[in-house]
Amino acid sequence: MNMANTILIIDDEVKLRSLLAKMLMLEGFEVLQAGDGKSGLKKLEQQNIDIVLCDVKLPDENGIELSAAIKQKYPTIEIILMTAYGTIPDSVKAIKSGAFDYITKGDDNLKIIPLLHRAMDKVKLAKRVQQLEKQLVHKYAFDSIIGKSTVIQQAIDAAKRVAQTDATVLLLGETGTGKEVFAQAIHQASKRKQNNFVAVNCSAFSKDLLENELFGHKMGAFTGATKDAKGIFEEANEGTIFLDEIGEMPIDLQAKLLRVIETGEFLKLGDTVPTKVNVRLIAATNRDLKQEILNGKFREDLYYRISVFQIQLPSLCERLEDIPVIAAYFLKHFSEKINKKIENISPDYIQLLQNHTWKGNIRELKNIIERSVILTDSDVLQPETLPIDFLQDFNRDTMHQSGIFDLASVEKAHIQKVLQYTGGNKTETARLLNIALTTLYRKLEEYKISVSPQ
Ligand SMILES: Nc1ncnc2c1ncn2[C@@H]1O[C@H](COP(=O)(O)OP(=O)(O)OP(=O)(O)O)[C@@H](O)[C@H]1O
Repeated sequence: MNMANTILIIDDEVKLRSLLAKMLMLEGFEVLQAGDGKSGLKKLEQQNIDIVLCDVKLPDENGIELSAAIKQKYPTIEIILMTAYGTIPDSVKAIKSGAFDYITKGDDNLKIIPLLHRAMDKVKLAKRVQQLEKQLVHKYAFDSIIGKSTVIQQAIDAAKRVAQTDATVLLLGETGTGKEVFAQAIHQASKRKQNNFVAVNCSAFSKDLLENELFGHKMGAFTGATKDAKGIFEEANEGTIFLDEIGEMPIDLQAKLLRVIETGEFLKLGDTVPTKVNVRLIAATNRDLKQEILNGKFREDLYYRISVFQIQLPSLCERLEDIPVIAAYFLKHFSEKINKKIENISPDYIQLLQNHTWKGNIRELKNIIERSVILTDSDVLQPETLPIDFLQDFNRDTMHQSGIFDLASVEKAHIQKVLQYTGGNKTETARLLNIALTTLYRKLEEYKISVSPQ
């Protein structure tokens, strides 16, 4: 049975219930029926129901209380209550109980169909939001952080532990090592996950703009401030704020940041009354903050406040063993995205990735795989789809592996070439090489060159 658009009618008046059921079926809905609250709840457990049409007066309980209970257990279900007398107090209570709407029994037959369609639209929207939220949670969960190496696993383990707390976290690592990915995962695994995660890159703004971005302003605070504006700290209230490149924050703004961390309060530009927030802070940097303190660019007190729990993210070069699985992950991602069936990566290709110096870390690797996927026409990623600098490495490596640079191999190859030219005639070969015949014999022995008898 197609369970889309399913309505459950809970009413003890059999005649009215079946009449209503018939009408709704004609309209294309699937209809289930129950005579009291208890059997209604049972149906809800057994079936996928979108909307409940419920009488206010049921033999075993009050429909208003029942709808509150249903809404709590099944938040995406919409409920329409049916009042027999259309009494105002009942209808007010109905809406307060979380019902979508109410109708007066018998009087509102014309209203009911459009009302059900509207409720159904709301149900569909809620289901879609639920589905997207699930996808988002998965995208940003720790599971999405690829890598089995000890170094990355240690970082994941530390991040999972600190996620449960409200502690400030400092993520350290080169560009593209996944600092923002970690910050998102910590937020998703924390008790703040229902609230906002807001990220800001401190290097992307001038001092004044950054202050405005972080703390917002009051109307009239500066020319062009035509209305009050919230800053990121307010947007992230009850949630998490991620300050990327914190080492780039101008020093006088650092004092203001320290104050929010310590007191939860800040002053908006142009305001005299402090704003209070409850925000968890995750900061990141690829700079050596201790050195920045010595250079007078970073406040020592702020450093000690934010560096209580540090997590060092490994560079890609420190975890070469993870490259095959990360590459496979991005291959799947990009080939699905552009609808190509590329399922494998050649061992040479992997070897080249592992030989490369990854200054841009995972971000660079991701871009390289995307490029290769675009350029590949077969079902295997091959070295020739890599940028030229990788291939130069490749040629150098293959030449190196084949020993092409060592003098002995060149001599051996040359003797073989002349032997081939003379058809295996050793005397002639020695003459052409300008060496004694005995020397040639010694070299043939040394290089294990066999000459087929003529
Ligand atoms: N472990 C991982 N698994 C899968 N993808 C990852 C992982 N780490 C990072 N990425 C991807 O790599 C890219 C860079 O990650 P991210 O922006 O988190 O790095 P970052 O360290 O914050 O960089 P920057 O310092 O430049 O801001 C993103 O596209 C992200 O999705």
